[in-house]
Order: sequence, then structure tokens, then C-alpha cells
Amino acid sequence: MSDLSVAPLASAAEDVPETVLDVRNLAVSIRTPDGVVNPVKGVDLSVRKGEILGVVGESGCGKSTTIKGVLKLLGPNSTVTADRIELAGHGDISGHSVKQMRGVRGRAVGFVVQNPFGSLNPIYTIERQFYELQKAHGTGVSKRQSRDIALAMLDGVGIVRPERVLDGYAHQLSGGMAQRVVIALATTLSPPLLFADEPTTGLDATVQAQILDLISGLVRDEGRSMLLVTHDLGVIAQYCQRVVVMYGGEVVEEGSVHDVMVTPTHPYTQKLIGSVPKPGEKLNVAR
Ligand SMILES: Nc1ncnc2c1ncn2[C@@H]1O[C@H](COP(=O)(O)OP(=O)(O)OP(=O)(O)O)[C@@H](O)[C@H]1O
Repeated sequence: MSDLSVAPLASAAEDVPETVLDVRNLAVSIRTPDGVVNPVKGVDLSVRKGEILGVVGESGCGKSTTIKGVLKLLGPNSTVTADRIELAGHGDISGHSVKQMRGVRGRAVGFVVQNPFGSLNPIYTIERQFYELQKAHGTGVSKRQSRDIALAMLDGVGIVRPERVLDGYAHQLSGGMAQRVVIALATTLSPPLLFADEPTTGLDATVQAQILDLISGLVRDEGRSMLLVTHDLGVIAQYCQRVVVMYGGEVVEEGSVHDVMVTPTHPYTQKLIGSVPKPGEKLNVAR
């Protein structure tokens, strides 16, 4: 994606939207055999109700570590600190244990990862993965009910003949289908907030657009909010209302997509925007 035409601004009715996630001064340090690294250094960000907040920046700038830090998905060799992480309906979750966070993920925050095959269990049928999710959250849903819910969820993410997918395994799915299944799983318990970390990496351009249309529809049509991590400014321009630009583990710029794209103030953002080829621009291609 390289089209930088900007998505419409939020309507006047959304002038003072509720904040569903407010992260203040998030920092992550990771102990490695070569010493301690600090990939996230005091990040502030907030997601408002009904919006898609884009987090953009070059590879290695700390985007994934930021969201994994919020969700406590980093390994035991990491330390996550924050002044606060306010999640609507849950208060400040910055002090939550890993166990408490298991109750938050799935129910309060759905997570769509970069590689769907990494989050699907290779030895369980897809049906069982839906049921395990219900069990893990103690919903009391029976196997039969879980199957019916799963069929509806798969249908909702555009999977034709969902019963075939339910009875099969992850390795039988294409990348795009697997990501649809992950999206269905991530939204089964109706979390009001979704995190999507480069959800279309490795998919071809047509499928990328289908998946992004699907997840943005889940926000637009179902009143959710989303934090969307990407390195692609075209995706930010097309799908997000506000954007946070990260560089070297810090937020260097934040604002409406329109303002940041049209009048970027930070030199890194200016370079990032300047590096996107414009339609009709002559490219220097080596022969
Ligand atoms: N477990 C780890 N051990 C050592 N370094 C790590 C670890 N996890 C992350 N890092 C480092 O932290 C930095 C930020 O990584 P992160 O994956 O958050 O970047 P990113 O912006 O999401 O990049 P990408 O777009 O490539 O996914 C990188 O320099 C990475 O090498």
C-alpha cells in the first residue's frame, strides 16, 4: 500500500470521545546475554472509543514490544513499568499479574498477531480452539454452543463453508484464511478493544486489503476500538483516524492522521512521509 489519501476525519459527534485505553510512561527492558536492552522508553498513548489508532515506525522501533508490554506478553527476562495503564472497565492494569492479564486478554482486548500460524494451535482442530477459549474464560458455554458460536463467527469473517474449517487444522488453511480464523477467535468474546500487530504481513496485496477491510469493519460496524501496528503509512492513511509515530523506542509525534500526514512536525515523520513514492514520480531503477 502506498496511497496516502487520508481517511475522513471523525465526525463532530465524536469530538470528545471516551478513552478506552490510556498508557502513560510505559517502559520495557529486556535482559539478554549481551546486556540489558530498552526497546520502549516512556511511551504514552491513548485509544479513544470507536477509533483506530495507528502505531507506525521503522522496523525495530519498539511497536510490537509496546503492545506486548501492555498485554504482559513478554517473557520472564523482561521488565515492564508504567505510571498507569487505564483500560476502560478494568481500571489501572499496570500492576496486573500475568495470571490476571489472562482474564483481560480475549475478553477485554482481542489480539490479532503478525503470524496467524503462530497463534493457532497446530494439534487442535479449529473447533477445539474456539472451545478452549470459552473454557479458559469460564463462560460456561457447552461444546455444542461453542460450535454454533464458532460457525457464526467464521461466517462473520467471510469464511465460506465454515464447518469444514472448524473440523480441520491450522496447517490446512491459507495465510489469509488463518488470519480470518484468528480474527474470529480474537472477537469471539466480544472484546471492545482490538490490538492488531502487522496483521497482514506475508499476505498478498489483495488479501491484505480484504483483511484490513474486515478488521476496520469490526471497529466501524460494531463500535469497537483498535490499536493497529504497521510500518505502512498507506495503511495508516486509509484505515486510521489518529496516529502515533515511534522512533527508537519513543513516541516522537502523535495526532490526527490528517495533521500528521499533511504537516508532520518531527524530522523522522517528515522523512517517513517523504520516503513514500508519489503517483507519477520517476523512480531511479538500476538496469
Ligand atoms: N527478547 C528480546 N531480546 C532482545 N532484544 C529484543 C527482544 N525483543 C525485542 N527486542 C529488540 O527491541 C527492539 C524493538 O523490537 P520490536 O519487535 O518491538 O520492534 P518493531 O517496531 O515491532 O519492529 P518490526 O516492525 O520489525 O516488528 C528491537 O531492536 C529488537 O531487536
